[in-house]
Amino acid sequence: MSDWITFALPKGRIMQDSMELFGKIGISCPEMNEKGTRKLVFENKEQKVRVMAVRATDVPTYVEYGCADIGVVGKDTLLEQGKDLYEPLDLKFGYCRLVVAEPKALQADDDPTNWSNIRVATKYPNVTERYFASKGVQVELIKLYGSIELAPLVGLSERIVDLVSTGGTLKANNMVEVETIAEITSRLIVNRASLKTKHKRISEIIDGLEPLIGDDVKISM
Ligand SMILES: Nc1ncnc2c1ncn2[C@@H]1O[C@H](COP(=O)(O)OP(=O)(O)OP(=O)(O)O)[C@@H](O)[C@H]1O
Ligand SMILES: O=P(O)(O)OC[C@H]1O[C@H](OP(=O)(O)OP(=O)(O)O)[C@H](O)[C@@H]1O
Repeated sequence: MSDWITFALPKGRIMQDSMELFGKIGISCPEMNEKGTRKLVFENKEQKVRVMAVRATDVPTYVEYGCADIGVVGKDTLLEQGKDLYEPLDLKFGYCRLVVAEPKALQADDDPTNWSNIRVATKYPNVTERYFASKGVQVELIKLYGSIELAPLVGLSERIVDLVSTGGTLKANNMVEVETIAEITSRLIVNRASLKTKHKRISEIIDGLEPLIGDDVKISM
């Protein structure tokens, strides 16, 4: 049985915060600092640590199948995918909110309590469907993969469900938030089998990280 620990980390905004946090418990991977590298797997042989750089939405899949023992991923992705993963820690970085938003022009005459049938564009169809079902609102979902704020501008949907951090993207596209669905932060996730087979190393990592996680939510820009 391998005594290496493999991490799946998202290539985007969460990567740096994750490596900074792991660095505080002595886990590092200097190979990752090579400028312009196109490598996807990095190793620190002395520490028996491997880091895979993957798409944020693919992190739970690599961890679920055991290709990675540990992952870091936004709660938005976990809510959307609903995979069977152990989620021991809220890492408190990567803060943003999952919201319902609409054009400012629509808001003036709109009352969300009167919605009965609406069309929504989103990267998060499962979360969106559950949210509106719980409110008794019928929703026609349009799945998009990015630039969600474009949808109302071109008449694809009246409303969107998307992440908001600074609010800059909504503002630049003349949109406003109307409801908050969830507050989002990054989470540590662990493969359930690894938790048993590599129990000592994984619990050392979890126990080491836990006291280092600040109460202050870090806003990502
Ligand atoms: N302003 C923000 N916009 C999007 N995600 C944010 C924001 N702030 C924090 N996050 C968190 O960062 C995570 C990853 O975002 P990132 O931009 O790296 O990936 P992505 O490009 O959205 O995903 P993918 O590469 O799978 O399409 C999100 O799932 C969310 O939890
Ligand atoms: O409130 P803000 O700070 O402006 O951030 C919110 C924006 O950031 C994310 O998009 P991302 O940059 O991931 O690009 P995407 O639209 O291609 O998903 C999100 O989907 C919003 O569009």
